Amino acid sequence: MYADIVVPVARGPFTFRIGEGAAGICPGMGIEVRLGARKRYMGIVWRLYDRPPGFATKTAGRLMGDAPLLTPAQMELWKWMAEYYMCTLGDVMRFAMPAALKPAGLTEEEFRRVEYRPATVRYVKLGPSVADAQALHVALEGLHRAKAQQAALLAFCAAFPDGGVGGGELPRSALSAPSVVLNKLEEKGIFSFFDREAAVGAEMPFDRAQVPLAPLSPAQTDALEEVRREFVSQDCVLLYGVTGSGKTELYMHLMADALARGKSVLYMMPEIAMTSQLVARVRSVFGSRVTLYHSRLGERRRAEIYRRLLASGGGELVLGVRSALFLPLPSFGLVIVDEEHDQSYKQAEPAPRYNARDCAVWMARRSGAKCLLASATPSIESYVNATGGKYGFVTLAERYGDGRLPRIAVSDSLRAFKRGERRLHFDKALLDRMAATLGSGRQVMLFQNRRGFAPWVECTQCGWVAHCPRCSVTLTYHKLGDRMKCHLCGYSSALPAACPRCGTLAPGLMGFGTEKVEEEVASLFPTARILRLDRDTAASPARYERIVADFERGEADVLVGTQMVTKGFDFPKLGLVGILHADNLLNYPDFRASERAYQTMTQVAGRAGRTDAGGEVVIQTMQPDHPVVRQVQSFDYEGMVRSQLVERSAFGYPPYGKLVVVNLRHRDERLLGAAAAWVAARMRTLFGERVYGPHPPVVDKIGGENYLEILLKIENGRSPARAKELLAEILKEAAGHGEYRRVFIFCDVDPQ
Ligand SMILES: Nc1ncnc2c1ncn2[C@@H]1O[C@H](COP(=O)(O)OP(=O)(O)OP(=O)(O)O)[C@@H](O)[C@H]1O
Ligand SMILES: [Zn+2]
Repeated sequence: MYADIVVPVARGPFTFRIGEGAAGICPGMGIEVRLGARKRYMGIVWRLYDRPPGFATKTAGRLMGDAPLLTPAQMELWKWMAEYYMCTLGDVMRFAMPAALKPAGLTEEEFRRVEYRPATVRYVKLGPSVADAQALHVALEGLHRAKAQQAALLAFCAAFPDGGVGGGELPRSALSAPSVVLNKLEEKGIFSFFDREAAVGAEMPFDRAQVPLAPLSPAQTDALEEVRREFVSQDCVLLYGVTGSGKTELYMHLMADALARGKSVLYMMPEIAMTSQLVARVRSVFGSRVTLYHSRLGERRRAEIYRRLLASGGGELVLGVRSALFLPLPSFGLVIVDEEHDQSYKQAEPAPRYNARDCAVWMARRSGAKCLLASATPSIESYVNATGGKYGFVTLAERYGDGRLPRIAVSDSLRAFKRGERRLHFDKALLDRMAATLGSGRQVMLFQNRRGFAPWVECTQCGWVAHCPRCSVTLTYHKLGDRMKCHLCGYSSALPAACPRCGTLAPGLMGFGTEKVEEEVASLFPTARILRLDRDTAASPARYERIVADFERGEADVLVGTQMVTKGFDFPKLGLVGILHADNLLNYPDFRASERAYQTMTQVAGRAGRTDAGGEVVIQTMQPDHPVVRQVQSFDYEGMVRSQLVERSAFGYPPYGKLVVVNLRHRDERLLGAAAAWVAARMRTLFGERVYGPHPPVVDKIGGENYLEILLKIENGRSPARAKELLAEILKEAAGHGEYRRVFIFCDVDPQ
């Protein structure tokens, strides 16, 4: 027999002969194989057949375990992902399976050391010499001189109405007798011991949690009913609910529905860190059914969860980030994708470069489950799918309870500057609102999407700017540590005392990051207690959670932060949100820049005034008349979508077409350029005008490697699958080309 076996490397599947010892082999099982002379992997049996292939094959090693490690649904997902995202099954396997479940190593010992063995618990039952009540009686009598043994046997028997002769089993630890005593009983055939795989996952006793579901407001009830109605005819529904409308409570009802039917539920969120508030809420209702899954869990824990779910019969509730998509979920009934617009659902690097939201939609459709996408700022793609009838569409337009959408004011920073109404990086309009808010004992949140002190260092005399020697970005000056740092590769250097080019002036610290904002707030409001939330202050998840919890408890008055503050927070005392420099968001050279700017500003603004009517937002910008600023100010999501659709249709961008970006990377700029030109020319022979580039991406050098990209637009109505097949042929040619094969080339399908 032969098998195609998927191995967690970028090539394959590989064909192996299956030896004698592999009785019971079937697709989805783990099997030990060797690639090259020495390296051992656990591979996944993908396909079995009898006809020998027309080439020499090696023989696979032992089967690992006696049941498949993948459900048929998982195998289908892997296959679809590899095709759709133009990568290998091995690429998918690398990410889809917890490392502890797929050991690899050079030697047998190394391999076995990492191999996952589930934790076990020792159990005891009656042994061969105690087959019935009569024998038990005899055994007890026989122990009248060995009191400790007799006591242990009696303790065992007491646990069962029939004394245990009917096959009763107890954990060994329940007997609290010393090993010598138990060993003697085993020697006499009175006890026998065995191991059982430890039950994992239950982190909270099931019956301890159970707070009832919250009663819904009339608007929430209507929306919930509408979602349920839409699910009758649609696999996928988009819930467009403004910030603070209480979408989470809706999810809880839907999850309870599915669980009550014995189905399993996957609740996906962009980042687990932002969700401590939410996790606590879900746990309070569903208790020990909730399994958290994210990359910060240890490898062993991930493997345990995987195995437990694989064996489960349904009724599971998994809360996780994008990688939770790869868990086995027998009896899958519902997937919820919270903040569906969020970019972190897309894995940018490395392969598989998948979008977990899109995979969730596919999976639900495939397995007859339901998928709810939800956001206060849906992605344009999802919105178009929903309003076009491809998905169901439900709106929740009002905030829950006393919350009102905040008042948003726009401040023209240039004008403020000209009138002398600007201090440091703060316009008078924002300063006034800050003073009033702090004066009334409420909290302020300030958003600036740059960390560090000064995002660039420039000679004020000759214009020289400090760049990373390895990447095409400026170095950011960090006051803490007094160094200039590259945010891409980690390179750092001291601040030069004089300009390296003209040697005259001391270089100027330009722009402003969160570190500087914090310092300025301290000088403007000397008594305010300030916290900062960015990658520098929240380097570990524990520190992140501390900052959020401290702010939530009111232990600080001002929270300064980057993107990190835009997500999902619910701070009851937050009265004012300030966006310090909206222009950073507006001027990004990408066709999604306006959509993203709208989403980011609306989300961060949405943190204000969630529990009472007093929320306020001030947006500082040099482009107060920019359409996106206007749209954010008037909560005009539809207006934003309409104007973006006009632009996108003119250029054939999604949703009017699909994009595939061919990325090329090499240290040698000349070789890279030649390879890219060659690939682009080959693409043009097939796709003509639909090919754009090669051109350098926004950041075209990282860690000493140069990047070029070629864009392929596939207009609606053309088969993306066919286009990808043709493209894959070209890339195969490139991989076989004498010179260009040295260039690393990959495709990014549906780039974000
Ligand atoms: N039915 C309800 N009963 C009690 N409290 C509710 C209910 N619905 C919502 N809330 C409360 O209202 C607040 C906002 O709800 P939630 O955080 O779910 O909003 P959201 O729609 O997820 O907003 P965002 O998109 O901004 O994250 C929370 O404090 C939540 O506890
Ligand atoms: Zn760098």
